[in-house]
Amino acid sequence: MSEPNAVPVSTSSLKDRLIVAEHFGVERPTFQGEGPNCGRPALFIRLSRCNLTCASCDTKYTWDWSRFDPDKESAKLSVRDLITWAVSSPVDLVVITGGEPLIQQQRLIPLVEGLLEVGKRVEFETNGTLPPGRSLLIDGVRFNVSPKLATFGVDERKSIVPAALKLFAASGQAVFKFVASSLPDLDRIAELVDAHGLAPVWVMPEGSTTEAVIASTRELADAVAARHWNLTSRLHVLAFADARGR
Ligand SMILES: Nc1nc2[nH]cc(C(=O)O)c2c(=O)[nH]1
Ligand code: SF4
Ligand SMILES: [Mg+2]
Repeated sequence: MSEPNAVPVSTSSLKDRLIVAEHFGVERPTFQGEGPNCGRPALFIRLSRCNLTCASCDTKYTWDWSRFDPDKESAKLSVRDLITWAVSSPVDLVVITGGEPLIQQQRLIPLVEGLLEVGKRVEFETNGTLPPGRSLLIDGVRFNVSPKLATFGVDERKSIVPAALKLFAASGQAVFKFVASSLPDLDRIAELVDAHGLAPVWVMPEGSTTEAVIASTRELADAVAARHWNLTSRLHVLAFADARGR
């Protein structure tokens, strides 16, 4: 890994600034709590803003300005500062989440390139509505795509974007991680998987408390196994009680 200040990519792009809600995992180490890398040490950059308004969203401070103040809930940080911050940790996995991170896709390109150049791997948590450009579909980058179901409190005419899903599915760099809370949710997931050719499928039981995660896990586990899908937990909820910044 490079020295902390040996930040590559072009100098002008380093000044690009991203609207960030929070970034964590250096001072207080944590794990990727969801999906294929569940349990692995990870750094998190949570970008502010979303293009959806899910009723069950657990990060409304990234977009719901009727309840939160955008000036208090976000700050503009430069690509250089974020790379320097990430380099200060030996953890090699950087999760870029939100909100919806791909809203800021252009300014993400130098960030992702810089993180890869200093030896990090990058994983996006995205709602799958915004197609990733070729500059982000590069080695060392993976997308955890979470299309949101109507039962999550969103209009599927907005949350299911076939053209974007097709691109993710064809990229070979995406997994499809569906939040589910009931057996009918699994039927809807199966319809979407068939209609859009989505694979591999991960199911994540909904819940922001240990009790809720355990209850939805018990409810869904047999049926997920019967469909030969993958099951993930929400480790940060179990381990850290869903505390912000963990
Ligand atoms: N530990 C931890 N893992 C996570 N995986 C996805 C997260 C998210 O909020 O997108 C998240 C999060 O907020 N914390
Ligand atoms: S897509 Fe994700 S961040 Fe955006 S409103 Fe829905 S749950 Fe929240
Ligand atoms: Mg979360």
